[in-house]
Amino acid sequence: MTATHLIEARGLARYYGSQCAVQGISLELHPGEVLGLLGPNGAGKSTTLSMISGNLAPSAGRILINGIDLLDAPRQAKRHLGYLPEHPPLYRDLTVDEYLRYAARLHGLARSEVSEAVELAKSRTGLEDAGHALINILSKGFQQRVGIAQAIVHQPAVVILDEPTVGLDPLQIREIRDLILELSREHGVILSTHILAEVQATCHRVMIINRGQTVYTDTLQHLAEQRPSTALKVAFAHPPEPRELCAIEGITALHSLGEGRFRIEHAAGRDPATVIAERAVAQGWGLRELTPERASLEQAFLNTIYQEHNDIEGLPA
Ligand SMILES: Nc1ncnc2c1ncn2[C@@H]1O[C@H](COP(=O)(O)OP(=O)(O)OP(=O)(O)O)[C@@H](O)[C@H]1O
Repeated sequence: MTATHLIEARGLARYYGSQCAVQGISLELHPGEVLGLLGPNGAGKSTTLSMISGNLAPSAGRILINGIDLLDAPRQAKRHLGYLPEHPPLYRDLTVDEYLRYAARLHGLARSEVSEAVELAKSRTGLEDAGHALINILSKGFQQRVGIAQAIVHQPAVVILDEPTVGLDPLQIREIRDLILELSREHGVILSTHILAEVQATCHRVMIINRGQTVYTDTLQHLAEQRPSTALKVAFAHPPEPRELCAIEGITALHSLGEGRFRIEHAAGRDPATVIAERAVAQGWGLRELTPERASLEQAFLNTIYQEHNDIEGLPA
């Protein structure tokens, strides 16, 4: 464990009976960072977050929270953790104040510390005027704020949020996303989502999980850059016959865009750009443009999931 890691998890696995839900997952969280766990439904996000938050025992692996081993010393380690599960455990018949006071005590705060901690958690989550309201009558967005307030009431180093914006309307989603960014000033944050835009809006780094395994960890920007292009845009002043282009090795499809412009698709790893440039010079086609087409971020994400879907065998679908 180094001082720069709020969370360090290595080789996490979890079986439900004989079914492997998560295998070989390792991750790190640094101070001030929002890490997004991104993946389709059933990928293993909730299972991973439940293990990291100390609510589900891993079948294998090790988790350090702020340097403390979660399995060896769960009480000490959990003091550094706040957790908002996918289905927040809100007591709907309590008022916001009653519930947060209860949560503060559960998190181990002394009676004398509770009032100040609750006021601070409310002010950080925009609940200053909602203390006397019954949780039951609050909007879903405000109930989610209460869920986040209970996760930060003891000022943990790490806040873990499982699908924090599910079921919210667009305005509520924006408010919760702003709140997450605000939280990252004082806490390391891990959140899970199946929505790419959520990661774009809130996360510094992403870990993509599919079928229980990590398929990518880095920034989203790198994801788009790393995916090699399989299409080119070309333009000629004196365009050749399409069949002359189609005859070039590696080209799999040709779309005419008019006025001497074409979109050319090619097999992965068989970029025909050099040959096209050489032919253009030799045949006098008057090459005006030859650029690789970048995959969109969404396409890069889908390619990542799809490629791994074909590659990984023996894990749950
Ligand atoms: N209590 C359980 N018993 C048996 N299988 C489970 C249990 N919880 C999860 N699973 C299975 O483990 C796999 C991972 O589920 P998990 O809920 O972690 O995924 P997820 O990425 O969070 O998905 P979602 O976004 O739908 O919640 C799935 O195949 C799921 O059916």
